[in-house]
Amino acid sequence: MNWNEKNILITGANGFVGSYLAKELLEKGSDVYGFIRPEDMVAMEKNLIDKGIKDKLKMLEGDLGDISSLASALDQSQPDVIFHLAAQSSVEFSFKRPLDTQDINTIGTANLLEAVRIKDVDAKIVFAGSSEVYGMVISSEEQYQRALDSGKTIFPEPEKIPELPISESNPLRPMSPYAVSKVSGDFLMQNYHHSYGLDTVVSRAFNHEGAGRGMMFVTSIITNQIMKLKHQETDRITIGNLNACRDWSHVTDIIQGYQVLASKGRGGEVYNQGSMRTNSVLSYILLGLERAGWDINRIETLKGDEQTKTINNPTEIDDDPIFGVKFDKTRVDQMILENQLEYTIQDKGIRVTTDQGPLTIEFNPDRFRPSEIPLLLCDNQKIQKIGARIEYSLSDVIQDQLDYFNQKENRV
Ligand SMILES: C[C@H]1O[C@H](OP(=O)(O)OP(=O)(O)OC[C@H]2O[C@@H](n3cnc4c(=O)[nH]c(N)nc43)[C@H](O)[C@@H]2O)[C@@H](O)[C@@H](O)C1=O
Repeated sequence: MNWNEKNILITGANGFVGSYLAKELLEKGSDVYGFIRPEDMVAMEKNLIDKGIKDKLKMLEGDLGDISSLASALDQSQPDVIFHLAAQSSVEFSFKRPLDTQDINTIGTANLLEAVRIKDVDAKIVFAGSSEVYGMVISSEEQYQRALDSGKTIFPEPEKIPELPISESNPLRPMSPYAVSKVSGDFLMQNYHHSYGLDTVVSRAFNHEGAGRGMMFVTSIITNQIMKLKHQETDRITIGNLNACRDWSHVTDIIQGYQVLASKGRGGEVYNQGSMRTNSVLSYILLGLERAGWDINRIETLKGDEQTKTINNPTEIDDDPIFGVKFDKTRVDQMILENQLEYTIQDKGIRVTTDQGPLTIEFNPDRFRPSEIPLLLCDNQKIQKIGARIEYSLSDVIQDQLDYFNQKENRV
């Protein structure tokens, strides 16, 4: 698509992803309108200031809960493309505020679609869905049995094990109020295509990170603390569940994918967006420490008894295929993925032996979730076929966040 002089409406243009996308489209010559909640105008303007687009973006005040403000935004922007990114995007927060999450994400998405339908706006609509919709993905017979033994329902039943990498036809087993809200948005988009002919496309993006990522997400929590350690502003890293494995991309790759979907995504279809890698939260910490200058020799659990888990050279990398996919993973990733290693709250934390002495990673029980997706690994072949690419390695993603928090004014 030639973006020059196109009218683009981005809901949540002042958010982490929205501001990256807005900047890029402004550079390509689009007229970019941002649909922004009045209360977020000041609270989130740092994203726009950091990217130098505060005065270039055309701000439209409104609320997804107020359909008349959406209708008015459509009148003013006359969009060729709508990127619907605005959302309550924290899984953790959604457990505390499930109704607000449904209001903003489910009802808000329904309001946008209704406004487009009633106003008969002829725009391509790209929706920020989420890999969270896949939820409980079965990675091994052992994990399946453990889930059953712990009383979890697994519906639909797996047709094959492992269900990895995750393609668009994987079963949806959402595990949080946030995930349910994204299933709703995803199906609303599909339904407005089938029922009313709207040109909707769903992106199911896996985790995407980078400089400016919100402080409630784990990669910012980690890299902020690493830089505080580096600058002697703290003496430990505090964290929740670090067994979780996520498919982490750089936000820049994902916003390229959004543009590919706007140009070439088929109406009514869903497309995964991810890197086809999966790495643990623990690896994110250890690789981050290494990039920040520590050489890591060994890790062991803080609880020092006969159950102490000791792993030498935990960041040693291999790229042997796992689940039929070849990607870089650390020794601890390998062990977690093969069910040979799991940290529990009882372990209390991890002592990291480095060339510069010991470091402490402490578990905070309050950061563990009521239910947790153990593993996400994207099959991105469908979107790659229409031209999307992953350019950034995991190390690039981590480095970008470390550079951001190396600046004192960004540390929290
Ligand atoms: C694709 C999906 O991606 C994101 O959802 P998320 O995966 O929940 O992201 P997160 O960074 O909050 O957690 C990642 C993992 O990290 C674990 N974890 C450990 N310790 C802490 C901790 O202290 N804080 C947090 N937040 N997580 C922690 C946590 O338990 C989880 O396993 C959103 O963009 C969402 O909008 C979206 O669509």
